[in-house]
Amino acid sequence: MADEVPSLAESKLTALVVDDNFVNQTMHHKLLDRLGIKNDVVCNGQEAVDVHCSGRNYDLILMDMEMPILNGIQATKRLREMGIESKIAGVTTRANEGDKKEFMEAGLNDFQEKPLTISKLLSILHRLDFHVQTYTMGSIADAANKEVNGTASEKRPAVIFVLGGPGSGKGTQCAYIVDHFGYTHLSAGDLLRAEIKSGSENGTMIQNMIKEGKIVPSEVTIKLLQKAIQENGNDKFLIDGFPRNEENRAAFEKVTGIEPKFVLFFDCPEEEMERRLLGRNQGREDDNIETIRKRFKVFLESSLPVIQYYEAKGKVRKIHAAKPIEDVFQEVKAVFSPEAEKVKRKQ
Ligand SMILES: Nc1ncnc2c1ncn2[C@@H]1O[C@H](COP(=O)(O)OP(=O)(O)O)[C@@H](O)[C@H]1O
Ligand SMILES: O=c1ccn([C@@H]2O[C@H](COP(=O)(O)OP(=O)(O)O)[C@@H](O)[C@H]2O)c(=O)[nH]1
Repeated sequence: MADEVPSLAESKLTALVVDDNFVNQTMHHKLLDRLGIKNDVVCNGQEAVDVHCSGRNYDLILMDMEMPILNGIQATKRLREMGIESKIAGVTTRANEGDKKEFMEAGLNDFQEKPLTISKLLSILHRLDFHVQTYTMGSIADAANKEVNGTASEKRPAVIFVLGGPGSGKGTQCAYIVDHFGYTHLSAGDLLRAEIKSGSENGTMIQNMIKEGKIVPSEVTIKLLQKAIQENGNDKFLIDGFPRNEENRAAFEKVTGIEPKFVLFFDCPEEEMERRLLGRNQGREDDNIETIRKRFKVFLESSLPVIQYYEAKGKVRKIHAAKPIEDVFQEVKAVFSPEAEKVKRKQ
């Protein structure tokens, strides 16, 4: 399945950097390079128009606003008048609301404040629906490692991934496992929601993705998980709701060097999960029928392949989750008893 996901490093995505500042030109060029996106650089809006007049076309244009000769707003308007359909992201410093509005109305698809970072660039790509949940492991892993103080590879705890569709009962059962077996529960969703509340620079992006039931870029989630692991004295963790796609999985293993001991998979029919989510009553913005359906689709298309990957390695412990909570836990308990683990390993 991993091979079916297009690699950004091998993708045909192209980009144009339009900026008059040499430092920004270099930085934007390098960030795109790190994601395997071929890119050209021009120094102002007029050059951006000229390069299109010469017949070149790009999937993405990163457009500065204040530039000599033709500024970003004028250049964006001109490109749209020329029928250029590339996705254009305005990347500016301290734009006031008026400028931002004018820039957007000129024909932008997205807007991002400088300085551009790898996280911000990944967010732009996600919002513009470029499929970047892919295999740029080197770059994403490097970025994540560089941006975290110390890596989880300094600490190699035992990790169990807890997976299953939305509402399958992952969080509920994790609480029981914590009580009985001394694990620390790390819910990727809870960490992301806490990040939104903290007012971090990624907050709005995370919030929008959760509202849409989309998967937040690996780099962001992995950083939060690494930090939580590092800050905790325990050496065994339940990671709940992660990895949600193949890219999450491969990036986590690469960045942390941790392979899960096993994967606890809560198997539950959609109708039951839907019923539970609609009755969850935790005030979650994504527990509405429209987003729930999107989350189910993402689960089937992106998360099940992760379970299949671990299944092939004999690491999946499947739990029949459409039963009362206590009954589900009986099955879970059996998985955690050392004897059950020995039997599994011998099979
Ligand atoms: N076995 C079960 N039977 C009925 N309701 C359940 C069961 N397990 C969990 N729930 C309820 O379903 C909702 C979703 O469970 P939760 O553990 O939050 O799921 P997940 O973490 O997989 O999204 C919660 O309101 C929870 O109380
Ligand atoms: O590793 C993760 C975990 C969660 N999410 C986002 O958080 C939402 C809620 O996830 P959570 O695990 O909290 O709840 P579930 O959907 O499993 O009920 C998902 O739909 C995703 O948008 C994500 O992007 N990456």
